[in-house]
Amino acid sequence: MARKKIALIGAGNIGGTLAHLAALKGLGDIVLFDVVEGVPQGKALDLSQCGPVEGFDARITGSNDYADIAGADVIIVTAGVARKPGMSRDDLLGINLKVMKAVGEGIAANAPDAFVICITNPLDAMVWALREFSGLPHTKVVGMAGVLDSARFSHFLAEEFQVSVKDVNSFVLGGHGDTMVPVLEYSTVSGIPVSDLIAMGFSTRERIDAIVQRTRSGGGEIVGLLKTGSAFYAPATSAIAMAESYLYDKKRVLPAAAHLTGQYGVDDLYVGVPIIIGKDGVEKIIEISLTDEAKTNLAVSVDAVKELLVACKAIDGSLA
Ligand SMILES: NC(=O)C1=CN([C@@H]2O[C@H](COP(=O)(O)OP(=O)(O)OC[C@H]3O[C@@H](n4cnc5c(N)ncnc54)[C@H](O)[C@@H]3O)[C@@H](O)[C@H]2O)C=CC1
Ligand SMILES: O=C([O-])CC(=O)C(=O)O
Repeated sequence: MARKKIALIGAGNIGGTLAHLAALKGLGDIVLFDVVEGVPQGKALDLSQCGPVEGFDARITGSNDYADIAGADVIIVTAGVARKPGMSRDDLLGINLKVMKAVGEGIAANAPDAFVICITNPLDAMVWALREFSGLPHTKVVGMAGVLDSARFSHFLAEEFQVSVKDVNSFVLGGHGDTMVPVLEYSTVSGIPVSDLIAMGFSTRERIDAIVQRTRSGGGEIVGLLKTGSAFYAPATSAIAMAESYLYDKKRVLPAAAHLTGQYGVDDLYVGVPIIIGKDGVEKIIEISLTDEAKTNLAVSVDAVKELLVACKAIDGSLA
């Protein structure tokens, strides 16, 4: 069987980490694309030289030419700019929207059959715009945020309960901003609801509320520490989990930004919800029942995403 082809648009911090993980996991041959000359080529050469040590045969190349992504099975987009301390993700909208236009056109012309995972921020608006610019089916374009936000939530919960992170399952829905919605009702430790763990004395409601808040500002916490950019190891790991579910038709149930057409009362917007990812891309959007509080919080988050789309349409008339 021919090897799969993974194209990574953006060869920065996340792009390089994605390439490393994809090679280590043997997902396929890898093309790193970037507008900066030398960077994708240099990273590809460096990563290729891991091969003899790790024993992987993946062909890793760097390119500044979209023609080289032709035939890609999976494309992961991190092209653009990351925030620095003092900025919000939304401050990146103007500059990254232009990048999404170039990337969308490059994908449409060279790899229209790919499954595309967008990571670039502000995520929910950028994945929507990327889909518009590329014209690919909505089921083949998704945004990565929920897997990362849920991983952060699970990490904090595992630390709090002092249990293995493997047994913690949590869901974060909504837009990938400060209004994201960690859903306590669907967060469990080996099936035991968080509310039961609180009742058993593992934690208190106040401490869990603080964890919810820390999860919401989890990206900003890392930006504040790094000072020169934002998180990249966990974001790359999260996108690779989504790519694997598509490539191996795993049908994993993952929270991700998907195009909603009435689900959760939302129409023509990308927002983080649980979806099933398999060989056809987004195979199902799962509509879980929410408490009134979660519904209200989700509505606030959806409104924040809507505002970003208004801004996108004002900047680029072709999106209106
Ligand atoms: N969705 C999520 O959960 C997360 C999103 N992000 C976002 O991911 C994006 C990438 O983050 P990093 O890799 O850390 O940034 P980075 O700055 O290390 O890498 C971005 C790369 O994009 C390249 N680039 C810029 N314009 C381009 C274009 N037109 N075509 C191709 N490449 C282009 C740059 O040359 C650079 O190499 C940022 O927007 C960041 O905010 C970061 C973490 C999590
Ligand atoms: O916070 C940022 O700017 C990057 C990001 O989206 C995250 O790490 O969640």
